[in-house]
Amino acid sequence: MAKKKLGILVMAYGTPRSKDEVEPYYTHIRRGRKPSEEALKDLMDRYEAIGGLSPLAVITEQQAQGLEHILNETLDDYEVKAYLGLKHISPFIEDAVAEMVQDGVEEAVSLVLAPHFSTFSVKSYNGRALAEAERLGGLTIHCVESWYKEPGFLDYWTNQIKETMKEVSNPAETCVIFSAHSLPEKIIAAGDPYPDQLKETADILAEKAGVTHYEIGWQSEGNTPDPWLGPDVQDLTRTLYHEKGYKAFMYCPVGFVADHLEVLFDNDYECKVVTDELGVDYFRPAMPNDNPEFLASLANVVRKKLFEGRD
Ligand SMILES: CC1=C(CCC(=O)O)c2cc3nc(cc4[nH]c(cc5[nH]c(cc1n2)c(C)c5CCC(=O)O)c(CCC(=O)O)c4C)C(CCC(=O)O)=C3C
Ligand SMILES: [Fe+2]
Repeated sequence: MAKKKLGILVMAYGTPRSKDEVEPYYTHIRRGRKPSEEALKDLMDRYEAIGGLSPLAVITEQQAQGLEHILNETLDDYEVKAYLGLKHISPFIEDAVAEMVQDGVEEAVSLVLAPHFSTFSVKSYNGRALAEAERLGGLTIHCVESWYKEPGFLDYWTNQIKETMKEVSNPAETCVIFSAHSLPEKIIAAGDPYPDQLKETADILAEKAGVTHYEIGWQSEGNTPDPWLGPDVQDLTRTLYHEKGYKAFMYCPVGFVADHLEVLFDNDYECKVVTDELGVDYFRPAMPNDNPEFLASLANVVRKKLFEGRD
């Protein structure tokens, strides 16, 4: 019997692939409003500081390909194909859905490459995918909403933290800061589970990795007038240093899954400026990227979603 086609809609934020793409990308993030020359230059400078452009485009591609490969090896009844759908640059989420329909895919699982659910991120990604699928017809998408509790994902970070702790001279005076992308504070009033999911992730990882001192922080907040979730990781570092006298900080940006601007600049540059100023050590475990165990855990998430509610 012919194998049934299964589409994996792998969704991610997206990043410019050339300098020329920075402006349209930023304009899309700003919902069609062009950034000021100053704001554009600021973003260009940040990309410059991490080596010109972000490695994210390549990593996202590797994650999608790796996931497709693992699923093809483990799902005997399906011919699996990954379709990359990006939030702010082509191929957009809608392009990926259209391609699936064109390829005759009738069933798909969607997965956002971010572990925690928020209305700003996962809900909007899945909403766009479902709306396009409905518009075109003939395609059912099973949407994964969050996957931060997937054991392989937690094991990935547990191992990284344990390994990185070996480089720390005094673990008893080290604080681990777990973080995710900040979001406007108003999401809390709307009942968004995002902050609780980050806290739960931190509690589980601290317990599994045997970490005594840990805190939760928010990073990379946007430049808008409304208040954003805090404390910001930089401010938090200063406060903790003054109150507790830690000698080292280990940053675990567990809300992200790849090396990109938010990690390479906001952690490795901006947080490092603070730890240098305070005269304490900076550590940041490696991001999941295309780590095989991490990708295998994403494949588990997809399989569970696919077989949910079936025998
Ligand atoms: C929740 C969330 C995630 C994690 C979940 C997910 O992955 O979806 C995420 C990831 C990312 N965000 C990224 C890049 C940017 N995000 C911006 C701005 C914003 N992000 C927001 C939210 C998120 N962002 C929000 C509410 C804004 C304000 C815009 C507005 O509503 O007005 C801006 C504008 C300038 C600036 O603020 O820096 C840039 C350049 C990159 C790619 C980095 C690279 O290229 O390597 C990645 C992975
Ligand atoms: Fe962002």
